[in-house]
Amino acid sequence: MFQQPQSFSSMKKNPNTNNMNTTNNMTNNPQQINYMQQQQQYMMMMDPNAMNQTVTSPTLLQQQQQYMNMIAATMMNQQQLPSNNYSKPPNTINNMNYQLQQQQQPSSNISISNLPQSNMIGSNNNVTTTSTTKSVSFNPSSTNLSSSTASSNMTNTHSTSQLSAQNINTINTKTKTLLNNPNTSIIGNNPTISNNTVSNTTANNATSTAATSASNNNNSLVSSTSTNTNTNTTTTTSNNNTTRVKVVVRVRPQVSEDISNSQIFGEYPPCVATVKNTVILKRECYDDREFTFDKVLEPTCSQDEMYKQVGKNIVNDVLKGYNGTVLAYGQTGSGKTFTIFGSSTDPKRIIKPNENIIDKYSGVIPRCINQIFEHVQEYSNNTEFRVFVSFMQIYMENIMDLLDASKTNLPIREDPKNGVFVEQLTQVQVNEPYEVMQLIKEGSKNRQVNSTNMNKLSSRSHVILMITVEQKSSSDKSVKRGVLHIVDLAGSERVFKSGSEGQRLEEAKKINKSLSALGNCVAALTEENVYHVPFRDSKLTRLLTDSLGGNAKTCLVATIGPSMWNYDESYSTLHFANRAMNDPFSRKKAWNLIHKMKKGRAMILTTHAMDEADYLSDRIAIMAHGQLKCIGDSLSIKSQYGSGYNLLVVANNGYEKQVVKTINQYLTNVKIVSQSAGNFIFNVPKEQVNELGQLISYLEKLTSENTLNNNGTSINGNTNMIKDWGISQTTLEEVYLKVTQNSEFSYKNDDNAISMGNMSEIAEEQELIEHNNTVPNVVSLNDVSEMTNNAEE
Ligand SMILES: Nc1ncnc2c1ncn2[C@@H]1O[C@H](COP(=O)(O)OP(=O)(O)OP(=O)(O)O)[C@@H](O)[C@H]1O
Repeated sequence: MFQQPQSFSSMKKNPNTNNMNTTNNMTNNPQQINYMQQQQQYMMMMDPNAMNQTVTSPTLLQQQQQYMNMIAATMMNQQQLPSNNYSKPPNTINNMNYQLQQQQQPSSNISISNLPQSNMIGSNNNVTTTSTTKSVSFNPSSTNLSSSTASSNMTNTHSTSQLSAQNINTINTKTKTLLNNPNTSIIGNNPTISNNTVSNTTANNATSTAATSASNNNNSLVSSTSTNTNTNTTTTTSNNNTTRVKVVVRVRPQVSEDISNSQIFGEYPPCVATVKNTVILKRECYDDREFTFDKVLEPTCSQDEMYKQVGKNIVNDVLKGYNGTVLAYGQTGSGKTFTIFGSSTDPKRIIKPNENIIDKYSGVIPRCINQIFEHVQEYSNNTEFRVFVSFMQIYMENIMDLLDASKTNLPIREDPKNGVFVEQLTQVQVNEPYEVMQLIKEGSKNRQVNSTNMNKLSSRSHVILMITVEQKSSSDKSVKRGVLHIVDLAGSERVFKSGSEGQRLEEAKKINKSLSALGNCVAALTEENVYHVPFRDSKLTRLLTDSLGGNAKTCLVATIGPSMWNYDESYSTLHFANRAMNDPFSRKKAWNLIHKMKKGRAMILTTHAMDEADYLSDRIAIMAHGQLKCIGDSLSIKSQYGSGYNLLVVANNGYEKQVVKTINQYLTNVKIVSQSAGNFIFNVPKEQVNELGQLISYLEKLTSENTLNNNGTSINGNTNMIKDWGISQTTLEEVYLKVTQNSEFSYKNDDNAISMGNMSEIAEEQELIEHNNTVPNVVSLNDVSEMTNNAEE
């Protein structure tokens, strides 16, 4: 039997519950039991130091587990659970994923031993196929709860281009009322109101988090839970047009390098198995790691079959006037170039005019070209076609024209008609496949290729082939224009393994930076409601702005090698691809399931994603450097630590400066948090919120006086300064970053949010509370640890 801890009796009264006294004998006190049954405690713990440390850092694991046990102990105290449960390991998100998948997708819990049809890759199959371990935390289609880590850009907040001007209705003036409510968010001219904003980002370096909940049957509290659920509705403009990137993984067969590496480094059996669309990475003493994708191509997959999965539909879309992109991502030597170019573009091969450019080794590029010209031939009777080709590389963040090597360091520009484009880039009009292949052959000679340890012909640049297809109908003279980008990305290598130093090291850094920017953009695009995609973070993503988002069709082919030697790289490639799979609908489904599950029970959840924390938790605890930093409900910690409001303004082309000037006239202290293609996010500090009203009225007036055309101009012909605007409260990411960056916090007397910085004030308050003998709705770390000690006794 555990004792009522002294500090527990001194906790503050929960204002939402009936007044009741506590006694020392907690377990037998019906009032206390009643209170505990009513009490909702959702906590979230985050410890940036614990990232990926579950295997490598027992100390951190212990610390984390200690905290989890403390919080679990609190919850169990409250729920009258037997004390022996305290020693349970924390209910990590992996466990949660496991439970979810048990319920949602039992078939995805694959262990090799259960699946006789699973294929281990390679001939030297030393990996035991009777592994008892099973990892279920990587199934992207079910939860993505544990895999959405470490988006390195916290301003992934909105694809403002999706704030569609055509949906703009005349605004009704709710602004002032809304602004009086500190929890209000308004987006666009057709504001949706919510008490909470679900952000769309994952936190920078967010690591392990835990949310605990103790739902109950009390009506008032249940309704508060459901309110919380309902009001977490997203307040951003829904990006209905965004279709997720299609993700295909291709496992190449073993090649001579695998065998020679095995000879040098010892026995390296294959570590990759495939089961339908799931890839399983296996390594002795490690859990199997499973990833499910839209399509997994086995080593035996032919180029023709690969193209059907990767390129064919995208080219069909390009021929309908959409933009399309095919990207090959993977470690050096994993088969990107083979997939994109195939062996037909081998410089030694001589292609003659009118010759069929396709053979069984041809990759995506020749097959795309072939498909386009077949279409041209088929429809040339009633359509006038023009096909243009450009070929470029991005090396060390410089764009170079591969069709004219004298053109280096080309700038990227943007104009309203053509969108984003590379200035001065050579564009050649082509009339038959042979011409394109010749251009590619010549251009490839200029490609930056250097030898690294991992691949004798390692490509150190991103190479982009751009094919523009223009079609003019003879009957109605309508014009369609689709642009296809085919990208052979530079190898995502690990520096020490590839022997990089000096210039090679600099290359590797630039490559990794741009690949990480690409990952962030692709991940941001998977969000259901996208505020901002960080296209500007690299030349590559900037260039692909119009080809990744919006209506563009994109396929990412992630290539991996089968050998154990490549285990880490394969894992990181699959992880990258997994981020692109982040399916918002599955995620929402998982969240709803958790909401259902948490009714009537206490739950501790860990997650890396702040939007998830915000959505699922009623009580959030933030940890940094092994210490609990603050605890409270989402809104109160946002108001205490948040940075106010974010004002989003989409400027019409050419009016950017005027927009910034105007905003500054109304609000002197605003800072531009992010700026991209005319989309500005201004941070309005808390102190200036009262002054927002006037500006909002002005913005309302600007956008409501005249009905706007699709491009943001008013119907009377005057160009409006802004296309759209919106405002949202600070996000949990911002809070998290602020709280974890500063270790010193001042404690504020807030019922729902306390920091752990000033324990004396807490103690004072506790004395006061003790005097009142009431029950708090927040607990301090001391309380928790004391409870744990008492419980252990
Ligand atoms: N599916 C495949 N079938 C047969 N051979 C393959 C396959 N994929 C790759 N290879 C072979 O593996 C080797 C490395 O492939 P490739 O050059 O395409 O790698 P890469 O990822 O483009 O490397 P880098 O980034 O360094 O350019 C080549 O010899 C290639 O022919």
